[in-house]
Parts: sequence; structure tokens; C-alpha cells
Amino acid sequence: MQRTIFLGASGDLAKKKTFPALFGLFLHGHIVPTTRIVGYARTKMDRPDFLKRISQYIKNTNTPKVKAMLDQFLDQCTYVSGVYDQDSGFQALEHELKRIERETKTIDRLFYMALPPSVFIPVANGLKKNCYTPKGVNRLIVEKPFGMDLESSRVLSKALGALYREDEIYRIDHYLGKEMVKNIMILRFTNQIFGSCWNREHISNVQITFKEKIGTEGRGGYFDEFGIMRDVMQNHLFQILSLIAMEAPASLSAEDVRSAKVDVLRAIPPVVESEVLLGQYGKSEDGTLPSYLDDDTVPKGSKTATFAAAAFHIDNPRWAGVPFVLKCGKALDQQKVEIRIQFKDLTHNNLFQKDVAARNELVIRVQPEEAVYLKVTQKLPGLGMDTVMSELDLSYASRFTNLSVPDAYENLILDAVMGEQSNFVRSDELDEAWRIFTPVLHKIDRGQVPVDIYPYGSRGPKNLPEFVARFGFERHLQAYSWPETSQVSQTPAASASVASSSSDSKL
Ligand SMILES: NC(=O)C1=CN([C@@H]2O[C@H](COP(=O)(O)OP(=O)(O)OC[C@H]3O[C@@H](n4cnc5c(N)ncnc54)[C@H](OP(=O)(O)O)[C@@H]3O)[C@@H](O)[C@H]2O)C=CC1
Ligand SMILES: O=C1O[C@H](COP(=O)(O)O)[C@@H](O)[C@H](O)[C@H]1O
Repeated sequence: MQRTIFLGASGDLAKKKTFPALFGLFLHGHIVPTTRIVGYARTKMDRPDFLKRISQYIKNTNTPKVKAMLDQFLDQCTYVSGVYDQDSGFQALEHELKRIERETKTIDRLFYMALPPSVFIPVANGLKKNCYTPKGVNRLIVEKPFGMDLESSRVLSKALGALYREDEIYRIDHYLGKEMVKNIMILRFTNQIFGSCWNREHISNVQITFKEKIGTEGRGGYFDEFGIMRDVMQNHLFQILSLIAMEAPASLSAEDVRSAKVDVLRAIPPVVESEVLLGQYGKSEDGTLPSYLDDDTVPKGSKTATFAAAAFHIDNPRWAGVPFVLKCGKALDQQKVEIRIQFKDLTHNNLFQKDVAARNELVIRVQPEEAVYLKVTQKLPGLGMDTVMSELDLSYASRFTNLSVPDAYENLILDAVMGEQSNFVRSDELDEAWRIFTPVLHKIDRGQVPVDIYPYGSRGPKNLPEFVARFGFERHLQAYSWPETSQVSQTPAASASVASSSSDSKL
């Protein structure tokens, strides 16, 4: 693919994510010198202003070699200004593309719609009418949100489907480009030890958690219309759920992987209101951090949820009776995304009591500091038979030297360039996800689900511990400290369990 065209190139995503990702690909030799990148948006700016804007978030450019590479990369970028709903702008864009094609003798086109959803359809139309090349490959990357509910998502899918073939449409969910999310299939399907216990016989519950420390900070206008369930849970966390829960696909082809994901989604009934907990952040306890409603971009009196927890049930032989609890929130105490698979209690254990042999947990930490660790009970070193909870730990930073984890957008843009669709969302996948969420989202939109206020910087609504306990999640009774190594010498030797000061096993 030789040509990448960014629609919405003046925006936040373009400057913070997509252009830095493109430069990352260029730096590592994944973008060939004949590639040209064309930005398109309504904002009038000259080329130097555009280059300044798209390079401001590109980091680590202080060595002469990287600096020179950045100059070469920027040489390949140009900008066209035009509107989204009239042919004139797209004709100007086409003119620029033709000019480049004469110069580089290349024809394929990758369009990236980094735009608000209100203009997806007019832009897809304008591109098809004016900039679609009949001679080469055309691909269209569509950003989220793909609709507001089942009906609007179908309207969008139908409109796009009338213009582009499914193999030309790349619905991006950037979580599918994250290193640890890409690792899920490998962990599950290459390790006998996990494959054999990945089911209702052994697993009690699965928790998938997304926590951000910051609030909406000026993005409230966009966020308020959607709320956290649409912004994060229905897409990012649900993609993770699908990968954790699906059966092994017949092959690694895009169609087989996505079909396996659709199959598991089909077995999930719609989420019910009584299994949803919502919250909105208020001021921090000390009054220094603002509430959601203090954000000027948020409509006065908004009831939009900035925190949501919900339980999902998968009615199939592998997962019947195992709740999947998804939790996501802004303005919380920590920044982290993790998957926590909690195994069942030991059965028929006449040797050790439950409080000395706590449940195993497999934790896949997506961010920050990628890690996979398995919490296990072992003997506390010393005289006696005391136990301690410890972990079999694969922290990427300590295991891999010169660790360089590519950004999610680097992974996905490269996939789109290569025509690899496995990590993009297929329309039937989207349809199933909306089917599961839409009834409760409509109740939430009508104000029929209560929203608790939680303090900025806290762990979320006060009922959260009770909520997760309802679905079988158990806090470890034994002490556990992460990431510090266990301080064996500080543990009371006579006690079977170390005094509780856990920071890891919290909700
Ligand atoms: N920012 C982020 O971190 C993330 C964003 N996304 C998704 O990516 C897409 C783009 O996001 P982002 O860059 O933040 O969005 P922006 O609000 O920055 O919008 C991108 C560009 O679209 C144009 N635009 C803005 N509002 C309108 C409007 N009402 N009508 C027509 N054009 C408009 C503006 O360009 P101009 O006026 O110059 O034409 C703007 O620079 C969205 O779909 C978003 O959901 C997904 C994940 C993360
Ligand atoms: O899509 C979105 O994701 C970001 C979180 O992405 P991450 O890669 O930083 O984890 C979230 O902040 C934003 O609200 C949402 O629209």
C-alpha cells in the first residue's frame, strides 16, 4: 500500500496517535520510500503548520539518525484542506493523489477516517465518488464509535456496505493492536497448562478491568453523548472478553478468528439492569480535583456514567455458570488494564484449609508494564509448613532485554497496509456486541438505572466490592504484595498466613 490518506488530520487522534505510529513504522522500515501520506481536513493551514502539528507528539527524536529519519518522513507528508460534504474538497484531494501517483508510479490507497461519527457516511460517500481508484486496492479504516446502539450501527454498516466491500472496510478497535491483547490467543492455544483448565470446571469468574486516573479533561462534549459503557466497555473490553472466551478458531485466518469471536458472542444474552453498576465522579475527597460536572464541556446536570461494572454470562458448555465481570472507569485511583482469571477453590482438600491455600489467579496485565503472572500458594521458606501467596511472574521489562513494545496503532496500521483483517472488527461481530448492550443502554439513556457519585481518585462506587462478590470474586485472605518481592523475614513465622496488606488483589 503506497498511499495513506488521513481524513480529520487536524484532530487529536491524528497528532497524538496516528502520525506518531506512522513515524514508528517508518523508523523501523515498514513504510517504503515511495509511500506518501496525505492529510485532509477543513482547517486551513499551510504545509509547515501541518508538519509542526503532526510532529509535536513524536518522541525520542534527539539522536541525529532519528532526526534525519523524521525529516525524511515529513518530506513524505502533504496536506489538503477541504470540507466533508461537498465534492469540491474531495476533487482537490484526488488532484493531489494523481500528482503523487505520477511521481511515484503507485496506485493503492488506504483511507483513514479519524473523524467524528457524524461525518462517517458523507466522507465515505465523497471518497467513493471522487477518490476511489478502480485500478488498485482501496481500503477504508473507520474509527469508533460504530454507532450508538444496534439500530444506528446497522444504519452505518448498511451505508458503508453499499459503498465498500467488507474486505475493504477496516473497523478499528485499537485494543486489538495492544501487545498483551494480541498475546491472549498465543497464551491460550500454545500452552497445554492453560488450555486444559480454561473452562467452568476450573474457573470461578473472570474480571476484566479498565481504570484511568484522569477524568474527561475537556473531552466531555464527546464523552457525554456516549458514556463509559459505549466508550470503552462495548468495544475494547468486549473484544478482550471475546478473545478470552472463544473456542480455538479453525485457523489463524481473519475469517476464522472473527467467526470464533462471533460464535461466543452469540451465546451471551443481553446484559440486564440488575447486573449493572454505574457511577459518575464527583470532586476528590480533599476537594482539589474537579467533578465530571465541573468540566465546562459537560452539559449541566448530566447523569452520564463515567464508571460502569456489568456481569456477562456465556451460555455454552465451556462457560455456563462462570460470570465475566467487566469494569471500567475514569478518574479512579490507578491507571491499569488487566484480565484476572480467578480459579475455583480446591476441592476435597483435607491437608490445607482454605485460608492457607487461596484461589489461584492468572493475571494478564495489558498496561502499564505488560506482565503475565500466576498467583500460587507455596511454602513460606523456613522451619514449619506455613504457606505464602506468591507469583510465577513474567514481567516483560525483566524478561525481555531492550524491550520495545509497538504502539497499538503501529500494529493496526501495518495490518491494514498489509491487508490483514484479523484484528479489525467484522460487521457481524459488531452486531452481536450491540445486541447484548442495546436494551440496557436504552434504559440508561432514559435515566432508569441509578448512577452513584464516587470521589475523583477513589476506587469507584462504594458498592463495587459487594457487586463483584455477587459474581463469585473473592479477595485473597492471605497477604500479598506486588510488585515488591515478598519480605519473608518480615512475616510472622508462626502464622500460616501472612498479615494482610494486599495491594494487588483489589477490585
Ligand atoms: N482522540 C483519541 O484519543 C481517540 C479517538 N478515537 C476516535 O477517532 C476519531 C477522531 O477522534 P479525534 O481526533 O479525537 O476527534 P477530533 O474531535 O479531534 O476531530 C477530528 C477532526 O474532525 C473535524 N471535526 C471535529 N468536529 C467536527 C464536526 N462536528 N463536524 C465535522 N468535522 C469535525 C476536525 O477537523 P476540521 O475541523 O479541521 O475538519 C477535527 O480536527 C473519533 O471517531 C474518535 O471517537 C478513538 C480512540 C481514541
Ligand atoms: O477509545 C478510547 O480509549 C481511551 C483509552 O485508550 P488507551 O490506549 O489509553 O488505554 C480512552 O481514554 C478513551 O476515552 C476512549 O475513547
